[in-house]
Amino acid sequence: MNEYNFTSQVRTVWWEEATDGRAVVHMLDQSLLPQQVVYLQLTHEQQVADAIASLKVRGAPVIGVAAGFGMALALARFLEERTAAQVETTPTEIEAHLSEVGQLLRQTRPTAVNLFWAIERMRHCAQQACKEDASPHHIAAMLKAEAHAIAAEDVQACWQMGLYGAELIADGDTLLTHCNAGALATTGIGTALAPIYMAAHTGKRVHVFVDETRPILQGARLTAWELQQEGVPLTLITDNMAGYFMRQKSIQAIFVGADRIAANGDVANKIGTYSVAVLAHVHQIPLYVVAPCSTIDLELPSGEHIPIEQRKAEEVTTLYGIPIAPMDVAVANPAFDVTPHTYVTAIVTEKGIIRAPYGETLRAICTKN
Ligand SMILES: CSC[C@@H](O)[C@@H](O)C(=O)COP(=O)(O)O
Repeated sequence: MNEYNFTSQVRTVWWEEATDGRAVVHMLDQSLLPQQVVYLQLTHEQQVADAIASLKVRGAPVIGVAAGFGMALALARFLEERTAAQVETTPTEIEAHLSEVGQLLRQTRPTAVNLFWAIERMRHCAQQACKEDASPHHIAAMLKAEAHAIAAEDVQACWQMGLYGAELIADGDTLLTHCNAGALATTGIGTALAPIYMAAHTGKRVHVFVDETRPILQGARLTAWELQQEGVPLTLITDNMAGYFMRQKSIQAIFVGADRIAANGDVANKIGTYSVAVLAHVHQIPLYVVAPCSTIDLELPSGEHIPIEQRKAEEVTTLYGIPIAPMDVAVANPAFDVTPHTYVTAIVTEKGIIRAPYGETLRAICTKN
């Protein structure tokens, strides 16, 4: 599909049948990076749900892909158990099972809309197959194909976002990114990092400032790691240094991803993105949000309706399990914030670059599957 030589060969989530034919979802455990590169082999949907909730797999697009494979795995496993027990399975039972699995996966993380989008897409696929009177094993095969399609479309979308977004990068630019919106957050070359990779590999000299991204350091652990693997020059900074470098005129543009974009262009992304956006606005630095259409939630009129995940206090009070704050201190830990569309210079999707006013264009080009 593309000639881009992605040297690091990052693989986040994929499906592979074991030698005995059993379905297995393979997953890179991102919670251990960069110290350890460990791949998990998941054989139960509960393991997929736990992996999403505990950020072993994280980043909006790949959460959607993991949910798709999780649903396909759940049906394959269910049918295996039924066959072993010599019990026939009806389409109604399949739909009921997938509805339960959908509920399980929905409860993992509330903000990234790709999760809900993928679950609905998988359920819709099963409903269609059930209506057509397909056999249980045929329905399972269709679900597996649908999960693969979600992953393949993500690869393609990343590539397109890379092509479009690279137009916004000039030779010699120094860019800033927050959190990890790279290959690790997708099954392709990333969202916010895709234009950077594309620009670098077409000969533009780029340098990336990477916010460490407290509390759990997706920038320091993941973005720095994958940029280094790809040979893209970077400087790691703490989050509170971003303003200093913007004021020094060291940064020409900011590229971030998104977990959910409301119909008016308001963007939910990793906590701290809003602060970066306000600073960028003050310093007149363009802020580009790079996200596939599966991240756009046309049902929400504005960002204030986006559910914000609140995570546990230990993420703030400890670092790698070591306490850094007084015992029993009160803590707030919202995992995402919302950047108003007025601070967003453009939204780069796989269908093109969108500029304000966002509402109509987003609706026109991002009709859901
Ligand atoms: C292409 S990923 C875009 C976003 O999902 C990313 O910027 C982000 O906020 C990820 O948060 P995380 O909590 O690590 O899942």
